[in-house]
Amino acid sequence: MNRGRGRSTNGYSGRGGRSWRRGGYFDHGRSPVGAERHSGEDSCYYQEDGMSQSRGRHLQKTSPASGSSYSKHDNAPVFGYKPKKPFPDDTGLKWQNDPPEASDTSSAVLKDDFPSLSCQLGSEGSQPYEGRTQVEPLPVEETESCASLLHHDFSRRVNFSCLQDESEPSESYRKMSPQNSAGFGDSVHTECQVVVEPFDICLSKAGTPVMLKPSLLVKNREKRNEIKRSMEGQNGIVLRSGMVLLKKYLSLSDQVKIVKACRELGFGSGGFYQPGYRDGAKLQLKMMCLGKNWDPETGNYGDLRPNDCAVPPRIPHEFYLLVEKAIKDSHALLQQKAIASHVENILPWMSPNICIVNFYSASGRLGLHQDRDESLESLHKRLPVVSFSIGDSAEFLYGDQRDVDKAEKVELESGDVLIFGGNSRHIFHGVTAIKQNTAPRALMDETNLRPGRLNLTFREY
Ligand SMILES: O=C(O)CCC(=O)C(=O)O
Ligand SMILES: [Fe+2]
Repeated sequence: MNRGRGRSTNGYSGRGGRSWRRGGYFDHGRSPVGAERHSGEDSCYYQEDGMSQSRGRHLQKTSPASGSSYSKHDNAPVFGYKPKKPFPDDTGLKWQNDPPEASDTSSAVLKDDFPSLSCQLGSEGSQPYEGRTQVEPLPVEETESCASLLHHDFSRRVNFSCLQDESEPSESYRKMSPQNSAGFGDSVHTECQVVVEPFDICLSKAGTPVMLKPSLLVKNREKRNEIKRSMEGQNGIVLRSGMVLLKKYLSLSDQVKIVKACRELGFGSGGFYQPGYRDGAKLQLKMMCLGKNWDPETGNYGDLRPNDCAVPPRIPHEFYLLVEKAIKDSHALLQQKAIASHVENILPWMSPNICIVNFYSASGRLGLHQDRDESLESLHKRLPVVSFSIGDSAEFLYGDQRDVDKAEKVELESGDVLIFGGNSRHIFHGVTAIKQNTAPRALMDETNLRPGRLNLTFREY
């Protein structure tokens, strides 16, 4: 794997074959901003007084971003949804339509929504990865050529936040016997060494029955909001070419269902874990992969999580439908704005087989990075990433270069769907802050979601 540098002293030149890992945001008792880990090194960077600094190494300053000439923050109604093509339903999971109000009870179980899901409490989890990783910027022009893509190391991806949140359960690492059952001795040893305590994205309220379906209160509120939305028109914004933000797009009851599904899946085998480094530093988020596992250590996608051999849970079918609807409505928005007659040239169609679910605590962060560990074909076609935000709002940065000073900023609120594909597929993006106590009250009441933010990014490998 090429781990050359190709980085200028004052920033990230983004040229040459190179990859370096990026760790994230460490809690050193000061405002955490960024951290980076080089491949094969243990240098974590954090920012202090506005400078991105290596831990005991060199100072970093990012190179200037080239400005974007795309129109921003244009509001326009999004037309209604008509299914275009079916997404694969290989999960067997069902997300039932809401039952009639009369039968709506708070004691209904989530399994009614996802009959084939079963909570696997206490399932043995994973060992920490050495952190989500990040490659040096790959200029867009380079990504256009498959031949050049082949020369890049796509195994490095993101810059994740490192910080331990005391309120969250920590992984307990248990060494297992290095010998396998066949008795080959020390020369053969299992990779599945660590047990992770399950992480519940929802706080349990003592004595309160967990409400597993949206309550009447939420449904009524939802109805009012839907009427309001249909009167106002939905709020879709073209942030730049290939980048669409659908504001408050997910209904409250869909948000509730997503939280509950993620809770259920995240608590079982292959569920949430806190990626970390072997030196003990932890990333400041919990992560779970659906469909395929993304290994932050290598940047590879696979069918198993290598540390604990857990099979990633499948993507619930209802998630596909929501992604499909969001792309469809984004196309309608682009069409309506007469941005293109062939909207799929601007924002290609995508059928996800990967979903990376992040849970950010209040101090969670995610450094500027590109998503580029998907297949060469997917990247070459610039198939979009579709991102759902639920819970507390996030300050989201995006731009053409890894430079926080030059990046555009947008707030992602609960229910927002952000799509970036086409010319924006390779944008740098990240989360600089989670805004506390900004999640919709009804969502919190209904789900008891921990303070923080749930983010789901769908991709097609
Ligand atoms: O949390 C977000 O909004 C972005 C997540 C992201 O960029 C990623 O998971 O790669
Ligand atoms: Fe990303």
